Amino acid sequence: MKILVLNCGSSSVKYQLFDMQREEVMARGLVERIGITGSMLTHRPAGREKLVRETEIPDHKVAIRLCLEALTDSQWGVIKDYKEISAVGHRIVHGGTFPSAVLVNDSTKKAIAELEALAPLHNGPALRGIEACEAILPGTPQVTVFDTAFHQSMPDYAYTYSLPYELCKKYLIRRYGAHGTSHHYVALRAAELVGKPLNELKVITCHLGNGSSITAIKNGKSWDTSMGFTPLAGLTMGTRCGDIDPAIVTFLMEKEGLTPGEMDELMNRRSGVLGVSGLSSDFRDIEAAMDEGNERARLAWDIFVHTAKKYIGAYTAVLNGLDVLVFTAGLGENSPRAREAICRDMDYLGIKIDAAKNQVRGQEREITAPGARVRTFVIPTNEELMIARETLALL
Ligand SMILES: Nc1ncnc2c1ncn2[C@@H]1O[C@H](COP(=O)(O)OP(=O)(O)O)[C@@H](O)[C@H]1O
Ligand SMILES: CC(=O)OP(=O)(O)O
Ligand SMILES: [Mg+2]
Repeated sequence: MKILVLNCGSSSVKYQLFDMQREEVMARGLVERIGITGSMLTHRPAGREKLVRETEIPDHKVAIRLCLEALTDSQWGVIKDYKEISAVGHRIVHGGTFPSAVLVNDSTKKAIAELEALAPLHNGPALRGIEACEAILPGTPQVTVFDTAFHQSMPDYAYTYSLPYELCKKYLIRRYGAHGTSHHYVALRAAELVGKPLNELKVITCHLGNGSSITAIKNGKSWDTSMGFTPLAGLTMGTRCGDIDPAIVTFLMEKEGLTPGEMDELMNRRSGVLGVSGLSSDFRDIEAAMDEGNERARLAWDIFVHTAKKYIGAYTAVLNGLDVLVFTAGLGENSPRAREAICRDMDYLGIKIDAAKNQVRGQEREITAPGARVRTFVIPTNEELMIARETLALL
């Protein structure tokens, strides 16, 4: 049975086609830097050379079409007909209080659309993915797997905001978190590498990409996470502001005469590393600009590193200690510099990484320095595999 998984990130679309008999990857691929110069599509049929197309990819709709076309490409494709695909699994960032994956039907689509306001960079693109698959694979079952589901285990004091209680109940305002599938996957993998059950470990997982979040995991469950009601909260991100004083919102709206929609756009698409640097949302561009002495790129980077450090410190306190620290996602997997900067001067918490081992990109490796109390790992995430398994389980 072949299962296709589509993962619409804020700056990327990732896909994997699995043969579920042995969980083999038939092809995988990635469109990255969507909407910025030098966007690219990488398609990797299993066991073959990769095909790279560098082209302007303006939005997720075009990106999704390119991904689907790559699968049946006459030279590089791995299937002749889309009918060979038995089911499609989709990553949905905001699933509200959905506790687990569900089959796509009209009411699921309506729920995802209603949550679009809470994940403006994600739920819309994911819906475009569902629609594209409905068009080319009519009648094929589709499943949605929610980023928010893993975080449904948080204790009430971690997910409740100190606003008027009745208003929070009325509008379902609470911390939902995101990247849950990824945090869960890398935490399980870290436990395997350590050789202990996850529920016996205190773990902090750092998913650092265009969207970034950090999660504290205790007793095998999400205990707290940096994203909130929406994926705008927490760390400084590619284009998102992360945590700011909430008073700035009304202040700026008043001063600049902004509507709620315009303010939302400012915080989601024009802030973060892009907003501070004035240069790019992509950390590769930021690292290159810093090397050339660009002061605002340096500032954006330092803010990012500083907020990541604060969450690791706070979550170590919440967990009453730390056994395992994990780095994953675009930046977390590929940037030795980011990991080095975040872990620097954290030895009082037991975190110390080895400079030579840390020179790793996109591969699983323990990077703990000799004698450090906390074991630190780089673990490439695999949201697609988790989604494929959940899709199969629902069929
Ligand atoms: N080799 C690299 N060095 C530094 N940063 C990288 C590297 N590869 C990817 N990144 C960064 O990772 C981010 C994209 O992360 P990713 O998790 O793929 O994105 P998304 O949030 O869209 O899912 C970009 O900011 C990119 O600059
Ligand atoms: C929730 C989120 O920000 O996802 P991504 O990092 O894939 O954009
Ligand atoms: Mg992502």
